[in-house]
Amino acid sequence: MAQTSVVVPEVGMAAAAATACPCSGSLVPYPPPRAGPGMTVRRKCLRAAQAELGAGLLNGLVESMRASSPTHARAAAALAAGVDEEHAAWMAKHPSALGKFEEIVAASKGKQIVMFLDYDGTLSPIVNDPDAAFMSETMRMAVRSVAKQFPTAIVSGRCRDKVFEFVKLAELYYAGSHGMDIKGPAKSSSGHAKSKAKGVLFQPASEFLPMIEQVTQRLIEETRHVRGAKVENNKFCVSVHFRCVDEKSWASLAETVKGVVREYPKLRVSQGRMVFEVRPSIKWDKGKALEFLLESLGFAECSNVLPVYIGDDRTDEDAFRMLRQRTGQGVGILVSKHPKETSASFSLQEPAEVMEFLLRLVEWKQLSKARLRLRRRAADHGATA
Ligand SMILES: O=P(O)(O)OC[C@H]1O[C@H](O[C@H]2O[C@H](CO)[C@@H](O)[C@H](O)[C@H]2O)[C@H](O)[C@@H](O)[C@@H]1O
Repeated sequence: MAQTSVVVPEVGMAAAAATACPCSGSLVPYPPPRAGPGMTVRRKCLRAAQAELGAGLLNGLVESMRASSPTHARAAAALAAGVDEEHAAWMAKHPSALGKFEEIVAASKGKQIVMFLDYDGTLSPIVNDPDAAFMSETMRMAVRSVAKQFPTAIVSGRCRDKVFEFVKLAELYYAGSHGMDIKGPAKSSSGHAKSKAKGVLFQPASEFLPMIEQVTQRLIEETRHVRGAKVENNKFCVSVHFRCVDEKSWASLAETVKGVVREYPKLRVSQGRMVFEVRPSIKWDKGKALEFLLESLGFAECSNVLPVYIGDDRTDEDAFRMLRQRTGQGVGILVSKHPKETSASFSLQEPAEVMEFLLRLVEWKQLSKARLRLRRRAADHGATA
């Protein structure tokens, strides 16, 4: 799956701008001027790029935006159109992690499970207002219980502080801004967290902070007129939401976002669920964050660890791919009701199933520990009898 590739047709936009604009070539250097005549030039630049973007390209772009987060209505229409065969074939390739639970835990024999959890769409349901994506208290309890048994990290596109405000569990690792802001737990619950990586803080994109501030302001200015568009500053990256934007305005919104980002050659755009993600073009993503956290926990290149990553979004594919590279040493679980191209091995339908999976893991671990204690006691008894 071309998950990390830029979904918005990049070449067409760049080519259009390069031929038509006075600021073509190197585009607008960083830092770009924030007001004055430069702004008019950029707007002209944007309009010229828009004018040259072909209709075919626009259709492809809107299709990709539509596919980024299928609605219930679309899913129902797909079912009615008889694509359940496709769904069955997809499920055969990516079976339910609940159905394959025994297989998954069997793979962890002799290994330390490390849990990686995405936030939006995985622990919390997808809602229209990003500021209202609360997780339920029962989900919080499930995550807390998991963290008592296994080192656990939240890996999110959100700013780390914001995702912490939603999750509110100090015993977890947090990797915000798509893994570009990693922090170890403030308090430890599992023995592992106590000894390893507690004080870790890693921010590979810190030099981009002023640029992200600027691009956020530019995006707010340029999208102000688009009803329903929302710009969210996620510290080391920015999200431009179009979930509440009329579909008719999607193409022009995409062009606007691309136009602004073109002024910052060190940034790139990718697409998540009804959202454009603007972020530094550094070689760092959720997959690298996963690797970094494993290393911090003392599991670099280890065969005695089983990372389990659960996520629903395109950016989670970087982590799924990373797990695939660690042959036989990871479990990628995609949260989706609909067939999607993915590098994950298993699937869960929705956050409710994620919670069930987490609780089963906790139960299984507690049982295994109890069995081990019994066996040890029996062995001790045998030795003294
Ligand atoms: O990596 P994640 O934790 O999944 O974060 C990815 C983005 O999630 C949020 O947006 C998504 O959820 C919103 C609330 O349900 C929804 O309104 C939006 O359409 C989704 O794209 C978050 O707001 C973004 O900043 C994250 O980058």
